[in-house]
Amino acid sequence: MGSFLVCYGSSEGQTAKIADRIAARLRDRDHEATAVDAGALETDYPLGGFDAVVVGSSIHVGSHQASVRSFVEANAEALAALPTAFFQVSLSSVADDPEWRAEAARYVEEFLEDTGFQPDRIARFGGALRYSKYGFLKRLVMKRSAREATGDTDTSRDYEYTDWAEVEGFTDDFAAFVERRVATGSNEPT
Ligand SMILES: Cc1cc2nc3c(=O)[nH]c(=O)nc-3n(C[C@H](O)[C@H](O)[C@H](O)COP(=O)(O)O)c2cc1C
Repeated sequence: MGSFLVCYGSSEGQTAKIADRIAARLRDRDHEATAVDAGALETDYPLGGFDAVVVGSSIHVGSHQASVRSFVEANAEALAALPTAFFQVSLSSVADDPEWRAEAARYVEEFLEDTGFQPDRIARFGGALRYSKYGFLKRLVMKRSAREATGDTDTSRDYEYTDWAEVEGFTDDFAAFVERRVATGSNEPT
């Protein structure tokens, strides 16, 4: 079956956890899949051996992970020639408020516009609040954001909002897309 690279950037580990789940789900479908931290990759990491690439990044202070941006920009040509998927992880995707949700959509749009990356599949996942991992100031800032976004302000515990069924659905959809392309030898998006 196919060989997938799942390349991610993560500060407190939620995007890494999602990337691991995606890679495991792909392996369940008999593909080869490895989740790799974009920050640990050489910029000229060869993508030639892969049949497809999944790129994932969390949002911090309105920006995607710099390592993911560098990876996408440095490998623009190779990524354009392969089936690709992109997932974003943020708090803005969790909130009920349509304005927060619109912000999550805008982060994706701006990233794709800035980098020229044109993934075949896109997902916006809810992230986590890891109060236990934040220092004093970050905890204060995130408590304030959380008050507006989710109302989860109890800093004595962590909150995870990722919908794992959604992550698996996204993975299955992209895997099926790649499998169809490999089967038909087609380069056309469907
Ligand atoms: C310092 C900080 C800033 C954040 N800024 C934003 C933001 O601007 N917009 C947003 O939607 N989520 C924001 N978040 C929420 C993160 O995207 C969320 O916690 C996510 O799960 C982090 O994923 P990671 O652990 O893979 O880095 C922020 C989180 C932290 C800790």
